[in-house]
Amino acid sequence: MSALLITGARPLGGDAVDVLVRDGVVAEIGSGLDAPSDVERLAADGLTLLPGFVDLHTHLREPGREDAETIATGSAAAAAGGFTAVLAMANTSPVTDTAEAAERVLDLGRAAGLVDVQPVGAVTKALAGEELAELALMHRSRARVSVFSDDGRCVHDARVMRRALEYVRAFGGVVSQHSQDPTLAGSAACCHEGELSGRLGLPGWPAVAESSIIARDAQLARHTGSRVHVAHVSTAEGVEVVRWAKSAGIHLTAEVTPHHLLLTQDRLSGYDPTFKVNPPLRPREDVEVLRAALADGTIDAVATDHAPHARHDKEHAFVDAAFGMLGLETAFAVVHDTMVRSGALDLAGLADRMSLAPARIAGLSDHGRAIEVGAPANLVLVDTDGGHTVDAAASKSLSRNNPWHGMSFTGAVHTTILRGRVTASPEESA
Ligand SMILES: NC(=O)N[C@@H](CC(=O)O)C(=O)O
Ligand SMILES: [Zn+2]
Ligand SMILES: [Zn+2]
Repeated sequence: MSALLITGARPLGGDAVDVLVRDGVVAEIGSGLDAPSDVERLAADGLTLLPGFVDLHTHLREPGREDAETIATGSAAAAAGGFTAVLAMANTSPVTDTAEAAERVLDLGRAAGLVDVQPVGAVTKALAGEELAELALMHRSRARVSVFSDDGRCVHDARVMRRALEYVRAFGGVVSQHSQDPTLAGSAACCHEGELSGRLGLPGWPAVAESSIIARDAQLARHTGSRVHVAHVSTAEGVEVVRWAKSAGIHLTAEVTPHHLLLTQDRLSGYDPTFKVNPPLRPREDVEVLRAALADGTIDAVATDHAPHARHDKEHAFVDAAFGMLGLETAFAVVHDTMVRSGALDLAGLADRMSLAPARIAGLSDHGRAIEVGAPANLVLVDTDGGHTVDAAASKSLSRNNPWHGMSFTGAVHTTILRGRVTASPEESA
C-alpha cells in the first residue's frame, strides 16, 4: 500500500489543508492529519492545489520522429508542466489510424508512466482526407479512442466530415477539427493575412479560412446531431462563429493555445522560424478577443498544441521551416500571467479551462475532478508567486523550438502527482 501526505496546501477558495492519498486515491482531507511515520510527506505550504491539467492537443512524434520527441520525453515535459493527461495527436508516422496503432501509443504512454497518454485517432486513413479510418474499431480497442482528428490537416471534404460526425455520434465521440480551408490558406500560408504579410512578403493566412470551416462544421454538427471540437481557434472571426454555434444549441466546443493568448504577429518581423506556427500568430485585436472568449467560456479550454521539431526541420528560411512550437512546460505560467494576473479569470477558472473542461471534452473520467475523498489523486501544486525565467536548455522536451526562452513569468508549476505518485518536482528538475 502506497501513501502520500500533502501538508499545508491551499485548495481552491479555502484555507490550507492536508490531503492524504492512499493507493492513488484521495483518502482524507482535513487539518493536522495524522499518518504513520513511513508515509511519504510533501510540504506544500504556500502552494495551491489544483486538479492535474489535461491537454487536448499534444504532438508526441512517436512513432516516426523520435529525433524530435518520444512518448517518454513528451510525457516528462507534460508532467513538468503540471499535466496528468495528454491527448496524443495522430499525425505520427505511421499515422494513428488503426486500433493497433492507437494501442501502441497507449502502451508506450503506460510504459513511460508519467502522464496518461490518450491517443487521438485519425479521422481519415493516412490523414489523406478521403477514406474514413477505423473509427469504431479504435473506439472499441483497449485505447478507447473517442477524440478523432486529422490535425495538421483540415478535413476539408464536407461529405467526409459529415460521415465522420455520423460515425462518432454512435459512441459519443468527437471530431477535433484543424479549421483551415486549404483553398483559402494553402500549405505555404504562414503569416496572418494583412498589412504585415504584405510588408514581410510572406504568404497570407486569412481569418476567413478558419471561420468559414468552423461555420460549416457547426452546421454539420447540427445536421448530424454530433459533436465537433475546434482545435486552436486563433481569430476574432472564429470566436464569433463559435459564439453563434453555442447560442444555437449546437454541440461545439473550442480550445485556444497559450501562444495565441500571448504572442502577436509582430514576432514575425525578424523572420525567426521559432515563431512559425499554424495557425499563425495574429494581431493584438484577435489576442484580446481570444482572452475575453476564454474568460466568458465561449472558448472552453486551453490546449497547448505542443509541436516539437528537430533543429534540421526548424532552422531554415522562414518559408521553409516546419510549423510549430513547444508548449507543455510553459502553459500554466502563460495562462496564469495572461488570464489570472490580469484579473480575467480566477484560479478556479484556470482549473476549469486547463483541467475540468478538457477532461470533459475528451471523456477522461479520472481527470479534471474536484479534489474530494474518493477521487483519483491526479493533482498539481502550483506556486502563484514562483517567478522564473524560461530556459530552453532546461526543457524535458527533446526539441528546442521554444518561443518562450528568456521570458519571465510570475507563476510556476511546483509538483505534479499522478495517481498519488510524484511525476515532477523541483528537486528532480534541479
Ligand atoms: N501547430 C503546428 O504548427 N504544427 C502542428 C500541426 C498542427 O497543429 O496543425 C505539428 O504537428 O507540428
Ligand atoms: Zn492543427
Ligand atoms: Zn496540432
